[in-house]
Amino acid sequence: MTQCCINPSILSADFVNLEAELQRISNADAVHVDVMDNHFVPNLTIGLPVVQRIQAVSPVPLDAHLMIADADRWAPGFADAGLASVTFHAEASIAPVKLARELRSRGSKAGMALRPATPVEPYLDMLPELDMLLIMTVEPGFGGQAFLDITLPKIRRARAAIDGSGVGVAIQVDGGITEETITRAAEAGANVFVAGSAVYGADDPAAAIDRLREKGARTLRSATE
Ligand SMILES: O=C(CO)[C@@H](O)[C@H](O)COP(=O)(O)O
Ligand SMILES: [Fe+2]
Repeated sequence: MTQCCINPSILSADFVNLEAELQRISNADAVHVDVMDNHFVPNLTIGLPVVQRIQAVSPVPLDAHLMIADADRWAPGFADAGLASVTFHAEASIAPVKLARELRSRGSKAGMALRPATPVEPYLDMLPELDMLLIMTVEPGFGGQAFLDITLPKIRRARAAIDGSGVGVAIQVDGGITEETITRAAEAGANVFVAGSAVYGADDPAAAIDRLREKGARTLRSATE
């Protein structure tokens, strides 16, 4: 059965107390780190020096989501920092195959993200170059937005292509994932779930992670029965 992973986004954490905030999610599969440059998206977060400090103190591996222009130039530096996984946006890369290969050669898993209106079909032949496909379920840039159901058919088509070709690519969804929407996303074929406000907005983030994992895993189990 496909593994169900819950990756909380620190975009909804208290940025003044990041080390303590990371300890609150030590039962997560990875921590999702949103890097925004105020060019590719209309928001600005953190850059490589802060990501490196997060990497040094995090109890779980890092899953970087780079919402930055000119990914071909900047993404390899995040892999060099020893991050477990680096995801760039297809819309921000001129040479996504070359970039995915560079990330892998530097020791990171290679992820590629698609905005809600970007079709998956032009990228199906490059799935073997990827460890993870991130299908954005909101427009990137901000936490706390509502899940876009229009992305479900794309998740289904990506899952069918991945299962049909036998490549071991994870499907991550990011944006508006809650205890309610996780079931729809998992039914469509996603197996890695990013949750910012649903985890850090809860009184007990670790318990919220357990509940999300339980719901996601149950749906993935029934999909393969
Ligand atoms: O990449 C992004 C937003 O661009 C996300 O990772 C959000 O941070 C997820 O937050 P919620 O929608 O779960 O609150
Ligand atoms: Fe993200």
